Amino acid sequence: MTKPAYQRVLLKLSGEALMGDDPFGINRATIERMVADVAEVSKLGVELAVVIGGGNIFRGVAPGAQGMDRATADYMGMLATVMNALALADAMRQQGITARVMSAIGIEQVVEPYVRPKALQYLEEGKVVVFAAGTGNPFFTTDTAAALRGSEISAEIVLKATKVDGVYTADPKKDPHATRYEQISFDEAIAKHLQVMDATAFALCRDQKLPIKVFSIVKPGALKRVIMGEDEGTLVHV
Ligand SMILES: Nc1ncnc2c1ncn2[C@@H]1O[C@H](COP(=O)(O)OP(=O)(O)OP(=O)(O)O)[C@@H](O)[C@H]1O
Ligand SMILES: O=c1ccn([C@@H]2O[C@H](COP(=O)(O)O)[C@@H](O)[C@H]2O)c(=O)[nH]1
Repeated sequence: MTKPAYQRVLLKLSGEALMGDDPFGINRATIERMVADVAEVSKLGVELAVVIGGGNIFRGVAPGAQGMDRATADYMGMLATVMNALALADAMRQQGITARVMSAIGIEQVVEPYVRPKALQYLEEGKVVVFAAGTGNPFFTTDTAAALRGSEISAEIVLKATKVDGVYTADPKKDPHATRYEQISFDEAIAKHLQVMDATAFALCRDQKLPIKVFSIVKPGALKRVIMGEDEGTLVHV
């Protein structure tokens, strides 16, 4: 049988994708399907760490946060990712995967704090680690948290699982003429201000020589194809 292309990966799961077709929140069928995809690759023996977004519940830069102190709104956004992480870990438990949630902000009665050696131990034990609360700092995003945690755990790649199937010349949801890159360098993605990930995340991955694969979590089987090194999504490289 063909072996997975990676031994350890950081999977950034879109918070927004958790909504499915609902206007906000967590759609049950959607989270179960996403977790089934995660379970499939976890069972291949790939060490999986997950950073979950929060856009389905709250964004510090959203209209709902208008007029609020930005740092306060961002802490609300981080707490939203904790809720998603809890839901995700519970859905994993229901599908037979052992997961551990680790939070970047102190909330010990709910989840354990992020401690790097402990996270590495869990990964080596074959547990899925779900990193909650982003970087723990306002003015950042969970994409940057994915770049940060991916670097800390020596992941071979950051897999950005989102609602579009790669990096486009422009936002494909707004520009019907946008075309998809098969691969693109970090420098080009930053220079062209491609908004699929924020520039801080791109820059950190570039400096750490940590490639990113952007692909659709909505497309059935896409995560497994990425893990097996098949042609899927867009590779962002040094
Ligand atoms: N050049 C581009 N190529 C691809 N997608 C783009 C581009 N520019 C903007 N986008 C948009 O970026 C979105 C993905 O990034 P975003 O951070 O908004 O969502 P996410 O990471 O999926 O969700 P969350 O932040 O809730 O985890 C895509 O759904 C797409 O509409
Ligand atoms: O390190 C971080 C990560 C996130 N936030 C806030 O949370 C929301 C939701 O995260 P998304 O990456 O947009 O899904 C984000 O808009 C920020 O408000 C943060 O402050 N720091």
